[in-house]
Amino acid sequence: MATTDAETPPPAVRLSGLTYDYPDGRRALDGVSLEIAPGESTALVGPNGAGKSTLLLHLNGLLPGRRWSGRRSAPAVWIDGLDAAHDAVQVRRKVGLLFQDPDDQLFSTTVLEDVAFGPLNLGLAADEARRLALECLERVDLADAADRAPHRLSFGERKRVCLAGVLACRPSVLALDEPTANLDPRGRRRFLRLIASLAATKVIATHDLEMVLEVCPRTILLDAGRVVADGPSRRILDDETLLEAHGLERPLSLLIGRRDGSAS
Ligand SMILES: Nc1ncnc2c1ncn2[C@@H]1O[C@H](COP(=O)(O)OP(=O)(O)OP(=O)(O)O)[C@@H](O)[C@H]1O
Repeated sequence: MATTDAETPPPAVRLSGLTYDYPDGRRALDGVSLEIAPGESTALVGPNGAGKSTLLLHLNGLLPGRRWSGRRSAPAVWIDGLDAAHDAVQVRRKVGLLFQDPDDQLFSTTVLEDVAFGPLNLGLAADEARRLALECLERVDLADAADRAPHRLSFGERKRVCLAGVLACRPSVLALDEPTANLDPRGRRRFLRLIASLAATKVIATHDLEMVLEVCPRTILLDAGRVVADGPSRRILDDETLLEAHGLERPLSLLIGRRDGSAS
């Protein structure tokens, strides 16, 4: 169900008044509206509990969000013009979600099986799924781990296996939850290079504000489930008053004036 005409491509992501309460009644998102253009790289930042992960879970329909329209709920999430509630299967195919914790994502006996699971599930033949899985493992420098058990890999390796699994489904939107958390400096750099090289639309929830300056021209600041700022990363991350008001600190490179403003 497209929401715009054929000449104007719809936003890759559109949220309209998205509100979500967890079953225990805790409100995690409170009237979030935003649009992200195809190919854009956008950071979601904010203090712990701001609603970043909850927002990412909505992008591929893992949680049922809503928008109030009188007494009835109405669509609130669209991906490439598709209503995430109505066209859930298609939307899940479009959005690759990288979980914060790789152990929430990995479940197969071998790395190759894990990465091939998505393509197989999408209906690819076994040979083709295997070929694609190996290709994606090569992209994350883990082709030689194909036959290993995921739970025997290091955290950083498991995270890369998860990314390979996401890429193997060829998503048009990548929703990445804390992609650089708990990685060592070399692993972090490697992950950053890889993320920067991907053409998909990226929505990245993170506390790594240096990464935001490198990879995301745009930043959305969430607090208590609401969007409190949305604009060029360099401007938002250099605004000490704004950041302090929401429990964040200016990234070191801006504090010491080392950043040339590449993600401005
Ligand atoms: N499964 C859950 N059940 C109940 N409440 C939850 C659940 N998951 C998250 N919450 C609550 O929803 C709110 C938003 O949480 P969320 O994990 O989306 O925040 P976040 O911005 O990703 O935080 P962090 O930076 O710590 O990862 C918080 O108040 C949190 O306690």
